[in-house]
Amino acid sequence: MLPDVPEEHRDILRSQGCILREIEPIYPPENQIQFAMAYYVINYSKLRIWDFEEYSKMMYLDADIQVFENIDHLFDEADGYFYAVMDCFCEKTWSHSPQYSIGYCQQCPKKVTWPSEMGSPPPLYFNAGMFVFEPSKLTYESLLQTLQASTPTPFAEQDFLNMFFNHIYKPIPPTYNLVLAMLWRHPENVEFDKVKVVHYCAAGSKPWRYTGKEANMEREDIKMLVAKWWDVYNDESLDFKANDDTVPEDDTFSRSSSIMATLPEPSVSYVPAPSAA
Ligand SMILES: O=c1ccn([C@@H]2O[C@H](COP(=O)(O)OP(=O)(O)O)[C@@H](O)[C@H]2O)c(=O)[nH]1
Ligand SMILES: OC[C@H]1O[C@H](O[C@@H]2[C@@H](O)[C@H](O)[C@@H](O)[C@H](O)[C@@H]2O)[C@H](O)[C@@H](O)[C@H]1O
Ligand SMILES: [Mn+2]
Repeated sequence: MLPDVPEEHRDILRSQGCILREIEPIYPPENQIQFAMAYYVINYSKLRIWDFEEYSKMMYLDADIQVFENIDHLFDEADGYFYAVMDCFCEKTWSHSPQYSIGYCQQCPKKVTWPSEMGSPPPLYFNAGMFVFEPSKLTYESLLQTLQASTPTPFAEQDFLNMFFNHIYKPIPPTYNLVLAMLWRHPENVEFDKVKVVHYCAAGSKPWRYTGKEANMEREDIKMLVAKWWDVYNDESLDFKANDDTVPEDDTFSRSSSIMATLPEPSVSYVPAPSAA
């Protein structure tokens, strides 16, 4: 978590068995870019997770993602790839993009074919709200160095990660990260009953501030998914129970902390940004 997460929130996370790790923000190089959402500038901080070398393989989940069924089997997929679900380009948040301007979406590449005069179609593009990856100091350093030499783009770290991992990206089905807009943009690509992971990223869909007023938010399936999120949140039977053999890992490194202390943090420029939490 970023430094702005309040202590009372950290206590709730710890009480639910979370192992907390505070990270410093990462900002892109100075730029004039208009991010699709102003607060996306803080999302480059996501790159810190490649530094968690005490784990050999991890699954990253946005805080607005809810896992409703076990997905541990994804850890058994072949090593050396970047697994994530393909995104959709049809929402207004993509209005800056050439895809949106011609009505092209990778979810239905035959509906509006990519015109040859615009070169080759964009490579498969993932939503960066959920992915399976392998932490590595080498990759971490390369990510940060490459970032400082890159020009930021509207979808911030999501665009950056797509560029960086394009050569090892492996699409997995939308059941593992249902980007809600898929329900009204590409229902034919969604097996609703098989959905295991829901990503509340559509405008107005964050369950903790849901009003039902924004476009598509009055849909029955959206209302059901928001209610499902609250059911899990309020279900005390799902609360973490620390039994006596649960060794509470401390918040800081358990191993090699002395080594970590000597390794200098890569120098990254910090510019304070508004918290969007
Ligand atoms: O101030 C912030 C804003 C975002 N995030 C993290 O960045 C993720 C991406 O932001 P968000 O989910 O709002 O983007 P969206 O998927 O809605 O585009 C969030 O889920 C959080 O995990 C954070 O830690 N602090
Ligand atoms: O910083 C860029 C963010 O880009 C992505 O969100 C977008 C994307 O899903 C669009 O396709 C939707 O239209 C839009 O609503 C949604 O906000 C990731 O979910 C998030 O983790 C983060 O990487
Ligand atoms: Mn999200």
